[in-house]
Amino acid sequence: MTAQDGREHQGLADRRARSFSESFKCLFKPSRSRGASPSNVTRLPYRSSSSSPKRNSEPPRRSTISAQLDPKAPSVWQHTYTLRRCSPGMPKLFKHAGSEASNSPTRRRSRSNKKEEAKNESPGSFGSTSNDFRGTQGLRSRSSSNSSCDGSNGTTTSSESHWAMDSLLDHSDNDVIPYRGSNKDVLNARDKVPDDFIDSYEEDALHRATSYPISLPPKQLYHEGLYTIRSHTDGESLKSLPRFAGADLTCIIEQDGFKVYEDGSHEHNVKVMEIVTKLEKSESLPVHRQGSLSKPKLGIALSGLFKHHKDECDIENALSLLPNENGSETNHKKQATDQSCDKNGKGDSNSIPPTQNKKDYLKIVNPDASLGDDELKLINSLSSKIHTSLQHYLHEKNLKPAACAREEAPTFQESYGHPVGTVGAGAYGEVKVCARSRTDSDIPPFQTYHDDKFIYYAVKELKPKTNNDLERFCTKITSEFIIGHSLSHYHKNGQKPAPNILSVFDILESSSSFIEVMEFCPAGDLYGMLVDKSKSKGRLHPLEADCFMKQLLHGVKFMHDHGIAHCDLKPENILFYPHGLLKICDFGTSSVFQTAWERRVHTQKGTIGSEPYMAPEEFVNGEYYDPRLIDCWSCGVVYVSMVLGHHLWKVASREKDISFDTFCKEMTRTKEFKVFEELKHVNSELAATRKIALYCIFQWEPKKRISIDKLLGMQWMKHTNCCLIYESS
Ligand SMILES: Nc1ncnc2c1ncn2[C@@H]1O[C@H](COP(=O)(O)OP(=O)(O)OP(=O)(O)O)[C@@H](O)[C@H]1O
Repeated sequence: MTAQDGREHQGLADRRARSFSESFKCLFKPSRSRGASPSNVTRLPYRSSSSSPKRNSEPPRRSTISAQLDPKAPSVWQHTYTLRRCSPGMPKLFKHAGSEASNSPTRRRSRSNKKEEAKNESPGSFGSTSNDFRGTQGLRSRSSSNSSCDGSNGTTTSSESHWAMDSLLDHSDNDVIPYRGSNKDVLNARDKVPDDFIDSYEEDALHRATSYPISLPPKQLYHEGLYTIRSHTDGESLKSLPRFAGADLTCIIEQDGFKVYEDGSHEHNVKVMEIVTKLEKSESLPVHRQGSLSKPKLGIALSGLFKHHKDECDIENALSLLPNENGSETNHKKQATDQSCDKNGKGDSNSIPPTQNKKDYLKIVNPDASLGDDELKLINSLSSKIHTSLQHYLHEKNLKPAACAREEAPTFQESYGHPVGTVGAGAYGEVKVCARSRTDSDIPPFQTYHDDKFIYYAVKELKPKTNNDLERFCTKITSEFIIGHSLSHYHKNGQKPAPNILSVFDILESSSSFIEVMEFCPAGDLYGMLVDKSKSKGRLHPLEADCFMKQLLHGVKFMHDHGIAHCDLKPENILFYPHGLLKICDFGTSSVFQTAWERRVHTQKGTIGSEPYMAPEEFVNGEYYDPRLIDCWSCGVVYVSMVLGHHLWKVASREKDISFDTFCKEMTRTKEFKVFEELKHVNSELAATRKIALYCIFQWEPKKRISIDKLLGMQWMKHTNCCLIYESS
């Protein structure tokens, strides 16, 4: 190959990777005009499953808007990120969040004492909109503290210890009323659990618990093998801790199944979907009739009379479009190893490594990136298969599975069982849960939810809608699958996939649609959780929200470390296992800001995501922004939604939303925001450090906003006890 050929190849490959990256920006949903009024927010369909029937009272799920990549690729140099290995937290032994925790012989139950806390409803509180998960929370006026934050370098100019010294640290703080009785009193008062979201508590125990230096996973998960016995940085291992030595621990907080123990550990008990609880009680899977999930329910006698309709999803006979394992092997891994010397500072990244084959015209300069040679090959292979099928679909109104799928590939039914219910609705079809019986050949660890009898998979149907939508549809499903698949199968250098990224296993083709097979999360999404809380006039406990935030940030950090920004982080795209393991899903609008062949981060412009979660720079006409920073903003909005139970604003645009304008004015005038100043927490230090973090996130000038990486390094997150142990914690 001549130098000229090499350059042409390089250009071609760059263009292909870029075009893939660019093209999926404007997919999925049509871009919304900038001037769209917040009241024009598109409403997504409500849940449509029998198990999760439409809830009239649910606020609308948010639609996704897409953005445009910067064609000139202005240089935003990549921050130096090192990939830190997360804990091996795959849910190999997850069980239904049953009564194990509460039945544990080593546990005493919490008997929280009820103390009435005066509730001052704040007139004109933020977020009192139709989009609230619930009504506004009563706000108190309280002493405020001065802060300044220099988000440009992610550090606070007022030290966090200084913050800890302010009035927020005062335990006589009006917002939290300490319980001063004995443990016995706590136990006796169990039936009088306060309905406010911050419980009364035994002050010392709570302080100890929330100041515990080590994040502790739930004990039963540890025993079930989810967590390995590991030494911590301070040399203390889990085994040496009281709760893992079988000590009798007192539960000091209990709220809606969320329990905090005196050693600082906690347990989540997120409600499991009805489909799963029913199946777990039954001995065998229900007899499945093809298309039965799509049929109207007209009663038992009539249901059998319906004939299979062409439009019904024929997923049982779907065939995988993935090449076999041998075929997918490429030199990405090899190159990554070869190039590792660059990372260590040895060797010139611009020179061709000695081991590199002449054919390897693409030089891997960023081996951590998710989009590398393997993915490029897969994109090409999938695109052409999908295109062929769609061309056929154009004429026959039917896909033709067997023609392009591997002959030896097992059918959908053999691999994933059959549908047992519907769990959600997406833009291109339904999300179903499929289950199959476990066999002897199923050897743990499993990468999806399972119980003693069955293994479950989530199956997203992707169906082309109209003929002129086909090109966009093809790119959408290819990008969604490739990004999800590459992130969740990250085994480079023996690394396990990130625990907070939903695994994407397969893409298949049936007679009428494409089918993406994913890990199943039996406790549903954060959106459903918040709606349930709002119905019972409750809210997530701050310690629970903090744990979720830490997991969310670690998941997003993993994506960013691998060159992908999610760009649509919202409660609907955050899923759970019953014990609180959080998974980020839906990579349909994710942005590849850096491929394996690039050192630079690509910026983009335009709106992408769902309005209340979108960052202000997205609404500035023609402005190119770093997609990682919009993820950070969205995480902040998700967190505030968790603890407040409502959004702060409908849209982060001063012209369009008075609430956001008020926020900006307050911040400009006083460098404080009343809502953040008054946000409650059970621990005053966490309250103070959290407040600083929120100010660092909600910087409307992106260059001042903190990065996810630095956010995780802040005191708030460092001192947050999380169900997963991350190496960086
Ligand atoms: N793996 C899963 N396990 C459990 N529930 C899931 C899973 N995947 C999706 N869901 C449910 O289905 C809903 C829709 O899924 P998803 O967001 O992936 O669809 P979509 O077509 O991308 O939707 P959108 O229109 O928001 O982009 C989710 O909000 C969630 O409630």
